[in-house]
Amino acid sequence: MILKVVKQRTEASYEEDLLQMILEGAKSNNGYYGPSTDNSRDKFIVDNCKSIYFAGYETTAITASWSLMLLAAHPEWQARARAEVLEIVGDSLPDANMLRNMKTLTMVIQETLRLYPPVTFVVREALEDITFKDIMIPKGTNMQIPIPILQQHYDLWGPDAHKFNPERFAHGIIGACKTPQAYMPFGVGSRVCAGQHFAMTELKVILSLILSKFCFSLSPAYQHSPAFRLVIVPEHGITLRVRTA
Ligand code: HEM
Repeated sequence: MILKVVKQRTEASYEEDLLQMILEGAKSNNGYYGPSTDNSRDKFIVDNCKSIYFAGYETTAITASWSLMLLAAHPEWQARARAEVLEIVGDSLPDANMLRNMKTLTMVIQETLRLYPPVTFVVREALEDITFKDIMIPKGTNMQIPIPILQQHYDLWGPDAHKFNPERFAHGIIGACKTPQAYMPFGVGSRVCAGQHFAMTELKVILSLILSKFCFSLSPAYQHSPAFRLVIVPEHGITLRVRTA
């Protein structure tokens, strides 16, 4: 399917988008998959499209779901976020400038990603022997960095570490946490999430559109049960009662 779209693209059009960047990358992929042939080029394109699909779909979708659950459970924050959206967007559709100005909604999403980071671990392999503080880490060791534990540690976040309190992000990540590196829903360093700004934009668009049109509360049928799968999911789904705003 991917290659069918690629064929249409190369024959008929040129767009300034992510697929075009991958196609350009495939031209200069320096034989990463062996000698540069049509096959290695196709493999480069298909593998990159799959990575982006797998990295970008479920993570963002589940964050939108947890955000809605938290806004439903905290009507005061739902009202604050809706008031902000209506003030900024009015009757039009949100544009890039408007999204940038949605401070309350950004705080709500940041707090959602702190409490329910979809990716639970980032993994690194020691490529050589390393001494980290007093710990000797031999070459070849795989290290799993547990994001939810870092993001809800009392010593770093204070006594309300487990509570939903978007206000903590009022002065950004630096204001929210004694060690800002401990906030890492998108990872850190050279392999940080390639789609983090796109994901934040998608989330602001989805949530602002829903907030501007609907009020919602948790259904009595909702059973809170976050489950560690590939991403952190609501085991029994999220059921909301929705009415027009
Ligand atoms: C809320 C949504 C998302 C979350 C929480 C998230 C989280 C992460 C995390 C934790 C990593 C690993 C970083 C590391 O190892 O240090 C990662 C990598 C990555 N993400 Fe995301 N992600 C999200 C959305 C997206 C989207 C929308 C895309 C693309 C459209 C995307 C593309 C990628 C790619 C390509 C990588 C690999 C980067 C590399 O290895 O150089 N992600 N993401």
